[in-house]
Amino acid sequence: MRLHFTKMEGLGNDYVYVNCFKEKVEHPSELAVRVSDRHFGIGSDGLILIKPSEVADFKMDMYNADGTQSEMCGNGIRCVGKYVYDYGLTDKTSVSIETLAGIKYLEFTFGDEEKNGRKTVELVRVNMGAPILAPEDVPVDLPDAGDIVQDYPIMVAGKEYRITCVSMGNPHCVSFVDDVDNFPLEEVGPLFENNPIFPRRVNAEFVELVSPTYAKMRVWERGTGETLACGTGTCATAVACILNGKTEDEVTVKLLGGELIIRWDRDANIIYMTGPAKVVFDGEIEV
Ligand SMILES: N[C@@H](CCC[C@H](N)C(=O)O)C(=O)O
Repeated sequence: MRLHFTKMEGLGNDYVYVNCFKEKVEHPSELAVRVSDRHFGIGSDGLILIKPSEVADFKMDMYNADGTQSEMCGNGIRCVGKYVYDYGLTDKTSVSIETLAGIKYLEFTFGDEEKNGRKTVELVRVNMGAPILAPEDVPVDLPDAGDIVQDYPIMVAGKEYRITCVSMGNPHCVSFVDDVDNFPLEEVGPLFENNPIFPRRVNAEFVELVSPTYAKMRVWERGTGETLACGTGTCATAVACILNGKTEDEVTVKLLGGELIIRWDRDANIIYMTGPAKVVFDGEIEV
């Protein structure tokens, strides 16, 4: 049986997207492992299924490259927004998408490119909801940390890191470092991801502050490894920067794959993420 897919990327964080209004995927975890392989598969950071929803306009199911399911994907949800508009699943210029981390709300900005006689989506702003800080909800197991794990010292591979833990529906651990470009992420990332203080493992972000409105970040993603960008991780980074008094409430974060703008509306307690979404190519594989 042939399965149609679209490979898309948000700042180089690339996933294989399947339109489940037309296609049937029976074993998504196995398919995620297969398509993600960069030598024997399509090559991606994971698999995202676009589905009908009973409570929102659309539903997104997300799987990492190792086949594990995540609650949420920030770069992925922008691509889902672009897909549902550009491929004609909706005429709406703002949509709601159900995820395992709740319903998210997207607004589209259009570029100059056209598909089927109308402009295509270039940028997507996502209302990501409120950051979750209670340690038991991140989850992070540090009984003496208090109400929030903020600037908390832990030892990893003989070095002290001061961590701030935030869930954006999925778990993140943010540490500030002096030189992110030369940070040994391949070595340290897995030690954070699998640290026993994180009962559901963790996505680990390492952040170098540049100014009160600008930071650089590299990420080690749970279930995938280093990626060129992580949307939820960038939101968590902004929250950690703001909570620790390092930046203003709107911050631009430079990732390996490009920049995202994150704003924390403190009055409404809502995080807004704005960034691009792109199609790489359409294809089909035998399943
Ligand atoms: N790249 C994503 C996050 C994907 C899921 C993550 N690896 C997890 O397991 O939580 C993003 O853009 O947010």
